[in-house]
Amino acid sequence: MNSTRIAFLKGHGTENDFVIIPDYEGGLELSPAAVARLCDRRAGIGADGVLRVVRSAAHPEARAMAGEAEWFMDYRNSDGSIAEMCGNGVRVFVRYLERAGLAGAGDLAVATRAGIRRVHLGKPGPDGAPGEITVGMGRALLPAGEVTVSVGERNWPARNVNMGNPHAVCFVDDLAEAGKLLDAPAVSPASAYPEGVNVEFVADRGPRHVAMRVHERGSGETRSCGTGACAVMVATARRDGHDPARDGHPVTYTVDVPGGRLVISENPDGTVEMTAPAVIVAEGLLDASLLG
Ligand SMILES: N[C@@H](CCC[C@H](N)C(=O)O)C(=O)O
Repeated sequence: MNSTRIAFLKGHGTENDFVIIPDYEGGLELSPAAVARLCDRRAGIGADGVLRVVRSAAHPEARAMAGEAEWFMDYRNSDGSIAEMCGNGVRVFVRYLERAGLAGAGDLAVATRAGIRRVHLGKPGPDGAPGEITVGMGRALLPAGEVTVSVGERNWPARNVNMGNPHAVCFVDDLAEAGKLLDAPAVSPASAYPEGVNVEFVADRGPRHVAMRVHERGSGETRSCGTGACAVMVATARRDGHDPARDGHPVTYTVDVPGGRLVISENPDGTVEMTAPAVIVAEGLLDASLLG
């Protein structure tokens, strides 16, 4: 039996929670089964996903970005699957870098499978409150074509939005309409999402203010999704007649999730920026046998 201990931390962004594994030189074997064990809320540590912290230069998928971004966010969903991007994850990742003394207040770049994400890390407040983190989430792509989301007998038209990862955004009168969301909603045509999809349900709360629930690909219903909130912001802005590229000025929405609140803007150049909390809540050692 392997009794080696491996350092980990636990953190969350608006209650989208992650196990963080510092593995700077990329030496750790992190199989899909090991990720699923780590994320198991009864037999493991429990999380919606894993953030492995690896030097870009040490990871084959990130090496080409190493000149611009020292650190690669190797994100995995709780079922062990790989995703291109995780918006809440980027903020928690940067909070980890700050805590580890690897980043300070100011601008930095993080390598992800969806490319480089530029982040602004605010200074801590005078009371020691953590500084705000704003992430440049890149541009939303809005593939053409009708998409339908179904749960049981209910169907909703949805907007296809890609934030580096795939989303189907549908508008509802009441967030409870989607039911318990124990299973992934059906999305058709399946050809719109060959790699699977994250599904968001959105209800209006006021002018430029919405609330959402999300069923995440590879993780089930979670209490927040940063890329999902950005997809929701852009889909809602278009529904409301806002298009910063055409209007020449940015538009900002507040997006409430079960785990908190995100503030998201779209700029005239099409880039999307997300600001929301990120905290580290625990640090410890795990038994390497959990990784198999
Ligand atoms: N929770 C994340 C998204 C994580 C990836 C997603 N489940 C996928 O498979 O695309 C976020 O905050 O963006």
